[in-house]
Parts: sequence; C-alpha cells; structure tokens
Amino acid sequence: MEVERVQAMASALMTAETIPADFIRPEQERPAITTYQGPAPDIPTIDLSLPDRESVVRAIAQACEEWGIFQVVNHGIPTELISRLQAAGKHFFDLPPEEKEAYAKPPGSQSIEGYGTRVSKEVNGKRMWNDHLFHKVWPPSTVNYRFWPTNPPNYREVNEEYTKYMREVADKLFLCLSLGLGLEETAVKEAIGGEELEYNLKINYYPPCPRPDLALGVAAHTDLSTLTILVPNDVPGLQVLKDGRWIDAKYIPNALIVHVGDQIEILSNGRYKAVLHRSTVNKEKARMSWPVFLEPPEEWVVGPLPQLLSPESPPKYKAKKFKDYMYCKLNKLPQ
Ligand SMILES: O=C(O)CCC(=O)C(=O)O
Ligand SMILES: [Fe+2]
Repeated sequence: MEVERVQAMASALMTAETIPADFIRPEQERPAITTYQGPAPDIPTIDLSLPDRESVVRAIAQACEEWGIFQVVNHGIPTELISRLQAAGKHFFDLPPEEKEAYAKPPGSQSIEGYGTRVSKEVNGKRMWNDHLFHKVWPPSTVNYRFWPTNPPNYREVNEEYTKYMREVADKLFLCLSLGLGLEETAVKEAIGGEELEYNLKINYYPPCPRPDLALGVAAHTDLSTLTILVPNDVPGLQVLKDGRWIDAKYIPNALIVHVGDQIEILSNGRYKAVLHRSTVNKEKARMSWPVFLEPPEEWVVGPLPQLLSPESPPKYKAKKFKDYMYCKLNKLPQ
C-alpha cells in the first residue's frame, strides 16, 4: 500500500484553515501554548577553533552536563560544502513524488533506511508533520547506495565529502567528552564502537503547515544515538526543554547543533544528559534539517564506563547491546 506523504498532503492544504485531526496535538504539546515566551538563555555556543583546548573541553563538558546540547562554530566544515549539502537535499525533496518513491523504505523492512513517513501513530494517537530520507554514510562496509539519490548527480560526492569532515569534528568532540570526564582521550570513542561507529544521515523535510500552532514536526524525544550532529536550514523550529521550559534554538548560520544522545548519557553514568527536544513547523516555509546520528554497531554493548564507577557512584544504567536498547525504546518497553 502506498504511504501518504506529508509533503503531498500539505501542498493540497496550503490555504486550508485547519489540518487533519491526526496531526492536531493535545494542548499540553502545542507549540503555541507551550513555547516559553519570556527571556530565555541561549543554548551554549562553542568555538572549536580556540587554541586553549582546556577551556574548550570545559565548555563542552559544562554544556553536556547542563543542557545536553550545544552549537559549534568554526568547526572546520567549509561553508560552501554545507550549502551544497543543503542544496542537494532540497533538490531531492523538490523532485516529483514518483522519483522520490524510488527510494522508499521497503514495506516491512527492519532497517530505517530509505525515504519515509512515520505512519505508525505515537502513544497519544498523533502523527508528525514530517517526511524524511535515511541512509548510512559511514563506515563504507555499512553503506547501501540503493538509498542514496542519484538526482541531483552530485548528491553522492557532496555527501561523501561532508561525511569526511563530519568524522573529524566527531573525533574532536569525543576527545573533548573523554577529557571532560577526566579520562584518557580515546576512552569515549573506544567505548562506543571505535572505528566501527556508524554514521546515519537523516534528512528531515517539514512542509509548510497552515496551522503551525497545532502541529509538531517531530514530537519530544531524546535521540538513541551517542551524539547527533545536525545542520538546519534557515527556518527555525528546533526547541529544547530546559528547566521545564520549551525554548527555541537560535539559528546561527553554518553552526552545527550537537545533541547528547542516550548512549553518552549511559556511558557517562548520567553526567552528560541526553537532551529532550522537538521540532515545530512553519506556516510559509519548508523547514529542513540534516542530523547525523553517530551510533554503535547493533551488537555493541554500551554501559556506564567502569572508570567512572565506585561504591559512591554506582551504575545508574544497565549495560546493553545497542540493538536491544533500540528495540526497547522503539517499542516503549522498560530499559
Ligand atoms: O529538525 C530538527 O531540528 C530536529 C530533528 C530531530 O530531532 C530528529 O530527527 O531526531
Ligand atoms: Fe532528535
């Protein structure tokens, strides 16, 4: 059965005054009601090019402890490469439906790869205002080019180049996370898969929505990943829960937004916090974002790092294979 895409539905609703009931959030989730309106602190911004490594480490550790999210500037990924990545992704979503459907996630597939739309409803019976494309970009043995668009023709080249730079940024971040915990430089990366760490790219497409006050692009969640490194387009929408208030992430052109995911919270035994976040949608413009989820291989076991445990600091989380953790989370079972 063909899946109804939110993009096609939304374009038929451009001038509508309401949206289908499946997408209307209960009041306690509606962005118009729950977004904090007063002056709020900004998500921390970290300049990765500063020569004083110790202060960068401290700033990252503090952001991970207090926020679970930060923005990174001067990260070394060329601005023009980010623009080309965004243009290639936008080109794909602007293709006619039948061209996009050639990349559709196969029905019944256990993998998340492919062009998709969440049709399974959330616990509260609601749907998200979002279509997406998922494919792995690293390591090469995990990549399935079947799900990489061939239109635009430079899609593969651009995404491979972006991945190359992204890996360098990720390595720097993992090093800082290790030092921030008072551990050896390589401790965190080795504990989450080392060179087998997988890079899953998602392109989120949130079509314009006639009632952005009622819908959500992505409902509140923490990421399953170790870290998620995301670039948005220039349409704001990402919100994070901080001290009980939903606040907007400020748009900083070309900055990377780094989310602490569940696996780093577990590894650090709760010192670094996975951030609860969601995405709102826009009335006139399509919002897009390009998160890369850095994830251990399925069989990899992640648990609190033994170096961080002591009788005074017992483990707060169970050690688990990543695939079992994913299974429990996706099926809303206790961990
Ligand atoms: O679009 C965004 O900024 C957030 C997307 C997100 O949280 C996700 O895809 O996991
Ligand atoms: Fe997320």
